[in-house]
Order: sequence, then structure tokens, then C-alpha cells
Amino acid sequence: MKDVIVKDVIVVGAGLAGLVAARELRRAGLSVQVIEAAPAVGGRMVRAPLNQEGAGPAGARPPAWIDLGGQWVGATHSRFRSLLEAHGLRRFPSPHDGETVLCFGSHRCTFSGFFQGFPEGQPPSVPRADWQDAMQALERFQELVASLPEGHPHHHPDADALDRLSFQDWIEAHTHTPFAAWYFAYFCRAVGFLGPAEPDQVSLLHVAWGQRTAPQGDHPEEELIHGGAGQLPALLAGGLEDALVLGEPVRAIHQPEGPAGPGAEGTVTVTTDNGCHHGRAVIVAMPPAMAGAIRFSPALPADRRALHKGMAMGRCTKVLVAYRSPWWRQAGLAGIGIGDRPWVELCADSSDPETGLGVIAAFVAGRRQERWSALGPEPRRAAVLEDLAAYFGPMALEPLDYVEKDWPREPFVGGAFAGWMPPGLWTGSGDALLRPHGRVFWAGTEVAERWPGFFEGAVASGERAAAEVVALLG
Ligand SMILES: Cc1cc2nc3c(=O)[nH]c(=O)nc-3n(C[C@H](O)[C@H](O)[C@H](O)COP(=O)(O)OP(=O)(O)OC[C@H]3O[C@@H](n4cnc5c(N)ncnc54)[C@H](O)[C@@H]3O)c2cc1C
Ligand SMILES: [Mg+2]
Repeated sequence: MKDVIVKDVIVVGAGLAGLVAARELRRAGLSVQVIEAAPAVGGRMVRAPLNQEGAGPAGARPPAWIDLGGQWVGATHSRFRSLLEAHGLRRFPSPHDGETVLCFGSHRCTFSGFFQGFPEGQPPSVPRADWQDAMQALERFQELVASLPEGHPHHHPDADALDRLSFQDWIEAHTHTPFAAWYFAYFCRAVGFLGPAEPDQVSLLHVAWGQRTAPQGDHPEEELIHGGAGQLPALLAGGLEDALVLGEPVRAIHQPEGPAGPGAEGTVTVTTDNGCHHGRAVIVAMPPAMAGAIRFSPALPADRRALHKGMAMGRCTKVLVAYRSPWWRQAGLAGIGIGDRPWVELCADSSDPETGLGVIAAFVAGRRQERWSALGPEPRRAAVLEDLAAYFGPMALEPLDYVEKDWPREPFVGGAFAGWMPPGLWTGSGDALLRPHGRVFWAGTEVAERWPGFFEGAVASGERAAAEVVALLG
């Protein structure tokens, strides 16, 4: 057992939110101990080098990195952009010159536009009635989105009614064609912070609020980062040294009973398999689903427990497929594929121009992911490459490297991209997202009021929790 050292604040979880919280606390002059379960910092931000064997003469190319977790930066993600700039990380525009491919049933077309809920540019050449059906429903959806607040939505006058329904209920009531129904289901499975979730599993209130507070219209996928977003956590952790413990899952958090107001006595004990850490306050910076594995005493209130049990993590595997070059551009394609393919409903060109390589990021999500992850490695690879070939052509079948990151199997993250609310959870437990439990405060992208599920939300949540602790400890 370790000696008893009392820090001002214990931060549990060294993902983006926890690392930002630690930085803010240290800036405020408080001592910090960060405890991370995994062997490395970063959580959902992690990069890996591509295998470039066969890409040309060894040493002729710079190392090329791919992000196994989050990668895109949004036009309005100002906190996250400042963080990148402060650490000297350079951005570049997400490549999208050329036509998007849409596959729907046996129909394949290319078009100079894009849609992820909200269409931009030219529409695809699907039957006019199908597109009109989707666009009419989209108008109703946009009205619903506009009626919601940007902050947490559960006190809105319509919250109860909207939270009782699933997104599938809404889709069935507002669309008439299979294309329009898929248009919204794809949106639910593919878009940012929504989980991804299957439409019959997620609350209508959650989906609509998601678009209110993390709007696709703000272009959250506008830019990428040279060398990968996954570089940032190690840079943020620089200087923590002894104040960072890796590979130690926190099992329990115990605090004295009674009020936690300024001047109140007592330390909080945070227990791992290797011993105890003591602090005057604690920030738990992880998805609610992961906080559910920690034992709290005194016990958490029922609404917070329900959040830990009920806020599911998205079922999504990210697959990175690398090629010697972005060959699809020669065919006038943007490297963006959307469609009701068996496995990959969305994939996008993620090539860093400084490497010369072509990289497609593909996502297998929802029930597709459950079926696909049960296959062996070879059938999984073949299935994804076949879908990429359907979008872009047979050259997709011969990659230089193929990498999967099965986030639902990660024991301390539990899924990708983020947590989502089934019907009833917002209105039953929404207040518990941000309400401190005595001296325990909550961070992590899931609790953010703006850009939840994104890097930006994680940064904001870390800053917020740190400010709450500074106010408590003065
Ligand atoms: C595949 C994928 C793609 C994404 N794409 C994008 C994107 O393009 N743009 C974007 O903005 N966002 C994207 N995101 C979301 C973004 O990565 C997250 O919002 C953000 O990284 C979350 O940071 P966090 O600190 O809130 O949580 P996490 O990164 O999950 O950090 C929580 C940390 O807590 C640790 N932990 C868990 N349990 C314990 C315990 N008991 N004790 C100690 N430590 C524990 C975990 O190991 C982890 O390190 C993506 C995410 C994924 C997975
Ligand atoms: Mg964190």
C-alpha cells in the first residue's frame, strides 16, 4: 500500500475531458492526481502508425498515422481548435473534391453533394418521390429541432412527450417510402454524438436535441489533423509525471457524509487495486456507462444510478483502409460513400496530403456491427472491402493496410462514438448528468451541454468540472 498523500483533486479518467480538467486545476494552483485505467492516456483519442510495407522504397515516405478514435474538427469547435493550436498541431481541410457515391438497394449513383441528415449541394438521383418524401419529413424534423433549447432538454415543455417516443416512432409517422425511412435511420446510426444508435432504441428527444446542440449544419467534420488527433493526449499529459497513474482502474470512491460546501472537512478516498488516493474533491471524467463500474459510498442517488445503467454506448467499429494513393480521385470520386450496404453505411476520405497515401475511414454501426463483429477477422475484412468496392470500384479490394478498432470491446470505453439516451432516460435522469455527488463532480463529453459526443464537448465538460471544483475548494 502507498503512503497517504492528499492531493487537492483526484481526476479519474485521462481522456480529453480528464486531461483538460487536470490542466485547468493546476492552472488554478491546485494539486492534482490523475488516475487512468488503461495503460495509456487518451481514451477515445488514439492514433496508430500505418503499415506502409509495399508503398514504395523504405524510408522514402514519412510515417503515416491514423486515428482509431475521433479525428475530425468542426468549424465552430473553438475550444478544441485553440487546444490544437496551443500544442502546435496543424489542421487541413477534410478532402471532399469530387462526387459522393450513394448506394440504395440495387441503385448506385454519384452526385456533387452530401447528406448526413441535412443535404448540401446537388441531391442524388433517387426517384423524385423518394427524395421529396425525405425532404418533407426533414422539414418537420427541423421544426422539432428548432423548438428545443441548446442546453440539456429535459425541462422543455414538450420533453415528456418527446422522450416517451423512439426516433423510429417518429420515422414511421413522418415517412412513407423505404428510402426516406432509411435516410433518417442512417442519420441516426452515422451521425456524431447520437451513439450511433438504432432508431428504435434511442429517444426522439435525444436525437432532436442532438441536432439542436451539435448541428451537422455547423460542419463538425470540416478538418483533419496532420499526424492525427490522437497525438494530443500525450501532449496534454506532459508535465503531469508523478501526478499521473496509468493502468489502475478506480474501483471505489468513498467520501464522508454531510455537506460538501466550502470549508467543510474531510477527504475523499479513491481506491484502485494498488491502493488508495486521497483528495479534497474528485472529478470522474468518463462516460456514465463506465462510471457504473465504480462503487460509490455513500450510494449515488437513484437517478444517477439509472444514468449509469441506462445511458448506452454506441455500437460502432471504426475501420481504416489505406491505399498507395487516393486512387478514387482519378475517377472523379470524393471518397465519400453513403448507402444501405450490408455493413458500411458511411465512409469518408481521410487521407493526409503530406503522406501521399489514400485512407478511407469506414464505420460499421448498430445491429450491423453486432452481426459483423461476430464474424472472424478474415470475413470481417472481406465484408468491409466488398462494401468499399461497391462504392468506389474494385481497386478497393487491394489495400496496403487494414485496421479495425472495435470500441465496444474496449473495457474502459465501452463503445463509440459516445453514450446515448433510450426513451425515458432524459426526463427521468437528466438532472443527474451534472449534479455533483457531494465532493464528486462529473466530466466527459456525455455531460456537455453543447457538442456532447465530440472533442469540443469533452473539453467544455473538463473546463466546467474544474471550475466547479475551484469554486468549492476556493
Ligand atoms: C471511433 C470514434 C470516432 C470519433 N470521431 C470523432 C470525431 O471525428 N470528432 C470528434 O469531435 N469526436 C469524435 N469522437 C468522440 C471523441 O473521441 C470523444 O468525444 C472524446 O474523445 C471523449 O473524451 P472523454 O474524456 O469525455 O472520454 P474518454 O476518452 O472515454 O475518456 C475516459 C477515460 O476514462 C478511463 N476510465 C474508464 N473507467 C475508468 C476507471 N474505472 N478508472 C480510471 N479510468 C477509467 C478510460 O480508460 C478513458 O481513458 C469519436 C469517438 C470514437 C470512439
Ligand atoms: Mg477524460
